[in-house]
Amino acid sequence: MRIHVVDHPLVAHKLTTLRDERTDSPTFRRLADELVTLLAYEATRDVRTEQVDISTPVAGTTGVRLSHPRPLVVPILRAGLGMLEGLVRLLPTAEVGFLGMIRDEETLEAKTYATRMPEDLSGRQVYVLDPMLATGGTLIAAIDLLIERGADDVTAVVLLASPEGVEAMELALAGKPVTVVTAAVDDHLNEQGYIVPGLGDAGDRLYGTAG
Ligand SMILES: O=P(O)(O)OC[C@H]1O[C@H](OP(=O)(O)OP(=O)(O)O)[C@H](O)[C@@H]1O
Ligand SMILES: O=c1cc[nH]c(=O)[nH]1
Ligand SMILES: [Mg+2]
Repeated sequence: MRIHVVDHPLVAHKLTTLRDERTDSPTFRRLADELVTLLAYEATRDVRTEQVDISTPVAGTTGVRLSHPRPLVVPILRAGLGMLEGLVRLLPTAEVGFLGMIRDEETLEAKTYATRMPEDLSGRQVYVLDPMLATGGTLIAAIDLLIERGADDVTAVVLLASPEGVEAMELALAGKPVTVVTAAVDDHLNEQGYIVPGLGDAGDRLYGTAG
């Protein structure tokens, strides 16, 4: 597993406003969207392309286009939905699948309540979206499922990670074709499994509801 922490002043600026408890839901949604587009620029660095011959009004030339099969983007509901537009802005022809997952706030175990994506992901590049990598339970279960279905290159785009979550993913996904792209790795997880300093509950802050 590879981890890439995007070091850029605009990323740091937007992340700071996201963290701020005074930021309201509409602003949080807009900033999350902008931040994902910046992260997506890094996350798609290895997107698969093929050579293509075209003619400009002046001359023939060779360029590139995204190869087939097209990448699959999978937001993890609910909070990952707030990252979808920011990513498909850069990959408008990507297919989109959905995973609904919820973490039990007592046991911190992730449960899957919805799966809507192709059964066969053989040879597919997949971008999985979830703002928070806390214990890692959710992303590990999601990525295991994607790899079981045949995905051979998985990039998780997250806004924030904890060191504990990164370590859990490194252990669980050792040797697997997985990259994590994040805006920051924070200090630690607290006893409730929240990232510290973090930004609180991403789903609640995106959608203005609790639970
Ligand atoms: O790394 P983990 O410890 O598994 O925790 C991270 C998960 O918790 C949050 O989702 P939540 O369960 O709150 O669901 P929601 O998106 O519906 O709010 C978050 O969006 C991740 O999916
Ligand atoms: O800090 C955290 C941990 C899990 N889920 C969140 O939304 N925030
Ligand atoms: Mg939540």
